[in-house]
Amino acid sequence: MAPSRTTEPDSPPNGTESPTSNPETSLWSIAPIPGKGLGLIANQDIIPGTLILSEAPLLTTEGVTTIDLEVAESQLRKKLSSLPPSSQKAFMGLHNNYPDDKPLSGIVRSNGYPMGPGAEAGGVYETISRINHSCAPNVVQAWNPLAEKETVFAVRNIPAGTEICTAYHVGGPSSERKKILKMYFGFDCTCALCSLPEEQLKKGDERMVEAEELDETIGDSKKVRFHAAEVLACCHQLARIYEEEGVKDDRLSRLYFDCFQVCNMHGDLARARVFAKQYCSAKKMAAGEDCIGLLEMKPFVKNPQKHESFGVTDDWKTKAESMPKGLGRREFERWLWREQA
Ligand SMILES: C[S@@+](CC[C@H](N)C(=O)[O-])C[C@H]1O[C@@H](n2cnc3c(N)ncnc32)[C@H](O)[C@@H]1O
Repeated sequence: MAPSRTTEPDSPPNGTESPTSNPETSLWSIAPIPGKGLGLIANQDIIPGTLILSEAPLLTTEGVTTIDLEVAESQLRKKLSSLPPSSQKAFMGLHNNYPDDKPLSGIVRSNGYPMGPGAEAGGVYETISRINHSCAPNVVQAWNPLAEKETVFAVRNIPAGTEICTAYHVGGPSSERKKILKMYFGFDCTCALCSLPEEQLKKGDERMVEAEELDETIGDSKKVRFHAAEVLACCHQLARIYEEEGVKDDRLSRLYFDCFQVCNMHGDLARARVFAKQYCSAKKMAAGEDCIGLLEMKPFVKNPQKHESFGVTDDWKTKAESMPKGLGRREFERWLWREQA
């Protein structure tokens, strides 16, 4: 579906955030993307962990009713009128899948924030709202409450000339993802993953369904307490799926956090420390060094036993500093996932 746009911005901005603190570095440009309206294109090769941009919202949907679109429209109009004219213009220039309906809630809905019962508040951004969706995204978005900005970090290598894509919705098989994207965001997903040949799409879908089942087992507190070896094996399988599918968003850091908790709960401080470190690396890549998750977890890399999950049993007891040294990658993995234990 070729999306319709209401207004074109006068001059699309270029990326100026730089991980090397060089304010002249221009990482991206806004350009037309066939079949998707506008989007962001990398101006140069970008490596994982690079801050692509961070931005305060033009307008948030906080305090805007999600139940009655009529009321929402007048609340949005009031919010918009309190903004400086340049921000009003930027907002009105954003993509709108519902131009004939209520224009302001149409823009909000088209730019990622469902309006309906149970919908969460969010923000609409001048530049971030130009990033198109991919089910295999090369960036991850996160809200940084300390900076009061939304951040966008690269999580894959992005060669110059490639489109920068985020995920509006993550996980599940393609049919489910398509349904959600259509229902909440109003478009038919044409991303590279959804456009794969049927056989490959089916394989990926099966892996995503398996991932959801594994995630459920890992979240079962009784199993974590009484069948920890089974849970860690599920974590290992989920880590393999995430590696194969290139999953680098919050699901990956959450998996490492779960691994940390399982090991810590059973007194295995050596592995808990490794998983705490892996959690921090995943968070750093996707949300930066100053994200809350990383700041909160850092102390537990040094002292995993200070975390509340520590020591429910001593079934797997190890000392934090007893991680084996000098192992090759394969042997280290075998140790980490307790394959010979
Ligand atoms: C947040 S806006 C992204 C920027 C937008 N393309 C523009 O021109 O401003 C979301 C809209 O972009 C389009 N879009 C984003 N990702 C897409 C995709 N993977 N396939 C098709 N259309 C997409 C849809 O119309 C969607 O409602």
